[in-house]
Amino acid sequence: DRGSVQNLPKSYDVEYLMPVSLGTPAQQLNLDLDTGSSDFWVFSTLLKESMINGQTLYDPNTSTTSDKMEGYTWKITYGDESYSSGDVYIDTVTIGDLTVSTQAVEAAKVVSEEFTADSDNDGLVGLGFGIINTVQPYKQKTFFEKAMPGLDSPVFTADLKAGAPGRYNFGYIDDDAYLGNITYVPVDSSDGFWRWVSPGFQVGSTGSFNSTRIHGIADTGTTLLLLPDGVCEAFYSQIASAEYEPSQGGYTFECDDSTVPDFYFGTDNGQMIRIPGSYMSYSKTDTSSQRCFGGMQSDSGVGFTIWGDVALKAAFVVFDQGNEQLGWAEK
Ligand SMILES: O=C(NNC1=NCCC1)c1ccc(Br)cc1
Repeated sequence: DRGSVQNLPKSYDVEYLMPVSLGTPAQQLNLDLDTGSSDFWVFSTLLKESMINGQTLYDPNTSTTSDKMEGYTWKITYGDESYSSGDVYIDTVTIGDLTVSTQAVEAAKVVSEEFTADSDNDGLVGLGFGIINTVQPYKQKTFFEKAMPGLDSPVFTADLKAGAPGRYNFGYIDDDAYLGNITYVPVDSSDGFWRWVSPGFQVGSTGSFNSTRIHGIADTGTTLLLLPDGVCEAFYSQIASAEYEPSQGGYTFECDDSTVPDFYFGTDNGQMIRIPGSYMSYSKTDTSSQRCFGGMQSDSGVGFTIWGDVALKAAFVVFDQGNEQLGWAEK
């Protein structure tokens, strides 16, 4: 079996949403595929009015195929301090013509203000490893773990694009979606994340390669690229107008600064992925000034590097759960 679904970036590529069908008759919601977490949760009719702001709600009571998991609850907090919690139902879920008939659907009763404010986002499909699913008393499998046994190949792929629709594929690799070869690197899933080691980086096409092992996770649910301080300094030192602005919470530079270099990160045996300098202008810091918040920021508060959307949209990425490895290709 296999599946394929288009993903759509929100403004500034802050997140990517995909249509998902839940229940019978089908209720279509727009969800955020997040490889940095492992809960499948949705805005639901169980929420208080004050927490809803235009989102589409999953109503388990009108689905003829939903079953409430009595006594089961969930509560999750994300790296950006956003959170949600609620009850659990079993129901049928279809993503891109791939159906899981008994998915644990976590129906939200409480969501934090960040989720309430994001009116286009109806919930998350966590595609990290099930070990970090938050459902109590017994953790639940992710959508991919439920689908995996029936798939042609135990992989899903992420093709995120800058300011354009991309695609998530399940169960197969589309050889027309990338250039050259896919380079695979081993993944350590013991903390539930797609964690891997990059051998180093290079700033600009004429820069030298810096051999320094960078431990990090591939996280479609995080917008930016969060790297060690030394890497950020090496990058921003090449941008004439760049400075670290604590008041803005990170590195900024003049949006029209023509000296913004490309950034390359190593995957394995000499392969590098090139992130165009244009991906590093994340957003205007405020209406008046012409300064932009950098797409690369420090990972100092987090503990390890996060290869978020700014990096992932430069590559074709294979999340190979069957072999616990990540595949990287240019596109
Ligand atoms: O929460 C994380 N990723 N997903 C999402 N962020 C915001 C909403 C969804 C996350 C995961 C691991 C580390 Br380390 C830091 C952050």
